[in-house]
Amino acid sequence: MRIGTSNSTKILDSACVNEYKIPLIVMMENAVLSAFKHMDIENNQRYVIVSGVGNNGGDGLGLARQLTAHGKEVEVFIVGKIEKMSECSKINYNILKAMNIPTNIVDEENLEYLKCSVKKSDIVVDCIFGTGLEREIKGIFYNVIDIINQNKNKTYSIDVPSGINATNGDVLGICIDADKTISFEFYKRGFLKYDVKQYIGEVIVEHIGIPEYILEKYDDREYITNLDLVKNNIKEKNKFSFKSDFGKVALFAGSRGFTGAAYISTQSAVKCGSGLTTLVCEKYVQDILSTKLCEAMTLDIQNKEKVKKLISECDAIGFGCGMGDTEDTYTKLKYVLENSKCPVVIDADGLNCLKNKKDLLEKHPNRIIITPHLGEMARLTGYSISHIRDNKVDVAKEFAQKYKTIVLLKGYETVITDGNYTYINPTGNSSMANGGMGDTLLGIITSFAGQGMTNLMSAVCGAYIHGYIGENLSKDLYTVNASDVIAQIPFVMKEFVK
Ligand SMILES: NC(=O)C1=CN([C@@H]2O[C@H](COP(=O)(O)OP(=O)(O)OC[C@H]3O[C@@H](n4cnc5c(N)ncnc54)[C@H](O)[C@@H]3O)[C@@H](O)[C@H]2O)[C@@H](O)CC1
Ligand SMILES: Nc1ncnc2c1ncn2[C@@H]1O[C@H](COP(=O)(O)OP(=O)(O)O)[C@@H](O)[C@H]1O
Ligand SMILES: [K+]
Repeated sequence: MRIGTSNSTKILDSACVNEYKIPLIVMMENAVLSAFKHMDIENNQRYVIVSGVGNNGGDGLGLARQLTAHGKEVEVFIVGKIEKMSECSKINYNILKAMNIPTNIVDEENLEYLKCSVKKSDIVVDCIFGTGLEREIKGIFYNVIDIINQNKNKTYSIDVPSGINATNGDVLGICIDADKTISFEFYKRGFLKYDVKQYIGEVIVEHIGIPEYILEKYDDREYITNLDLVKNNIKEKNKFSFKSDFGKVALFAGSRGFTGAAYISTQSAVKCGSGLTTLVCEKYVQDILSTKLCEAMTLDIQNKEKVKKLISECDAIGFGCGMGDTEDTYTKLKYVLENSKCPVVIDADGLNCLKNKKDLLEKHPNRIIITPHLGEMARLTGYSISHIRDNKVDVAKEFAQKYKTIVLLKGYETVITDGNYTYINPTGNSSMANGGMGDTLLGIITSFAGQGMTNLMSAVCGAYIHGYIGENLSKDLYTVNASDVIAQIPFVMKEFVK
């Protein structure tokens, strides 16, 4: 699914009209018919349409006609100056007039009447503002939205709940509290903001007849990951496959008190299908884990010669889980980067130790994947956690472009970007918010990179599968732990492999 802003909608609009000669009224009618499918006409009879005077309002007027044609009781309210009505809205307005479908122009005098109609209705359809909202909502517009919110049974918003800035998710004074939002072509970027989730309800993104190649040409290269993309990237095991076809990976992880992180990241890579997996750690961690890890090998990190040989031959390396935020961790990371050529996935203390030394990332462009959570990203960038949370796509893209790395910014709707293409992960939930989950993710991504997926796709597919497993398990488990996820990896890989 594509993600877009107000501006991308405008650019697409104008390309369709000017370059491809699709009249706007045609797209509007497609939008009307697409939205109509989601009006739940089987279970509802009374509809109130509240339209503004822009094209979002025009969608509403078209819907009023379609609902009337299907035998529904429809009341139409228009808020705004008729003389300012957009061209296409005017066309739909004139059709309503010619068909004797009454419309009410909202003013201070009939607000009480609007309130009664909203109360009596089964569904209010909100078409006041869409992607064209551009300033604080005041006056009569404010009152209308307030009346709808206070008195509705259900509200369905067309394209955007009126009041939300589609680009950044800011609420401009007041906002419709939608039960469902039927959006067109793009999942609006503003919907990604956590504070906006309470207003958008269920979001449906519908097509309005714009061919795929045009969308591809004008999209912002921002997407919500879909399952087909993941399936297309999972490598088939054919009958001639050998373990070397599935990658040799090394995990640098663990320290005293954090042996679990080493175990989890290593075991995740094993279960994800890596051909050969080695945990590289301090001797005391090795002594604890070598009996617990059956399939993976272990190597004493102080055995310089063997470590050097291993990392020079590796297909991917995972670094940082439970290693401690110390100078020593930084020295080890530097050594690993300077003595290997493969992709390196860095998490946790591997990131913390880079706080004032990000030049190390700059020295190794196009081979690093970093997987910070909000706190780690705050330490790395110097931005506050709340700034990162509210601007997560921009912050991740900026960092990825500057340091030429893949950034996977963890949390609800994890962001994955190489600075050019951006994916939002739709899987996972808060049952996964517990220690060790990030270590599992690192193991999965390292394994995928070692199996030959591109760095970007390793992170995209890793996040998807990790969250998919967690979400499925959470149907039966109150808390999903890392070991629960690890056990499920091979089953889900089997389900997804093409
Ligand atoms: N290609 C597309 O994406 C299509 C989009 N359509 C619809 O068109 C919408 C965009 O239409 P528009 O660009 O006309 O914009 P809107 O309909 O969202 O609103 C613009 C109008 O509201 C006014 N306005 C903005 N902020 C205001 C405020 N705070 N207080 C009072 N008035 C305010 C503007 O001056 C303008 O008159 C989309 O959201 C969608 O619903 C469809 O009709 C057809 C195709
Ligand atoms: N509310 C949530 N919704 C979706 N995924 C979540 C949520 N909370 C945590 N996760 C996922 O769980 C993992 C936690 O990783 P991290 O914060 O690094 O934990 P740890 O360091 O304890 O292993 C991340 O992949 C994150 O995206
Ligand atoms: K709307």
